[in-house]
Amino acid sequence: MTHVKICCISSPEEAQIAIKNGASALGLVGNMPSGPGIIEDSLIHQIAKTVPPPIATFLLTSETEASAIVSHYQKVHTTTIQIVDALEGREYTAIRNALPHVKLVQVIHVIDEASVQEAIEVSEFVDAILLDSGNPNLATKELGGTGRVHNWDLSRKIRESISIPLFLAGGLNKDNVRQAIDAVQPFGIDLCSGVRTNGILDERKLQEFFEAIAR
Ligand SMILES: O=C(O)c1ccccc1N[C@@H]1O[C@H](COP(=O)(O)O)[C@@H](O)[C@H]1O
Repeated sequence: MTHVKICCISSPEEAQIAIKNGASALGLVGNMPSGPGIIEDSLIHQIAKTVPPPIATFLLTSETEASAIVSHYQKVHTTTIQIVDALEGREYTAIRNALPHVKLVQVIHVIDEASVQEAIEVSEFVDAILLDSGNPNLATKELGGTGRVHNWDLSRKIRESISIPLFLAGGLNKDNVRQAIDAVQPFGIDLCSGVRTNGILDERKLQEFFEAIAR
């Protein structure tokens, strides 16, 4: 079974719609340099409180220092932290020591072969890797929510090279998700724009997406 994380959740109502349709995790996007799914930390906290176990809530943070990530988490209290940029000094241990009960997911933006090595190295420190299609090297960083797919051959290579769960994100929708699962065979998939219309979670698109996975 492929787990599904629905990202860019922006209200308790969207959270309930995603859960009702089969999501096992929800993404809540904190402050970012760019992207369509950003909400206030107070709203992230409010939504996270409404989500029952075993559904996971992911705080997406663009902070790059361990202490800032811990501070961000303390405003929202999700089950999981998704770090969407590179962590300075790879100080995962500092986050673990401060927040031993919180799962850590590191995003790797799949750009070229160097992304494979980065994923292998970082996988020693976190609970899961999430592959996305951003570009942290731009003047205004893109750290996700791009609606673009990336090179799934590299994603497959990463999945085969690490021994922790891998989520695949980046431009997934009902028309390409089956091909993506077959190509990469991830633990889970993650999407934002593919199930939205004018920025609002679209239940029909969500249903079609889950039907496409079940095929
Ligand atoms: O959605 C955003 O605003 C966002 C901003 C910065 C980092 C991550 C963001 N969202 C994540 O991006 C993936 C892929 O989005 P898409 O399906 O390509 O639109 C999404 O699942 C979120 O985890």
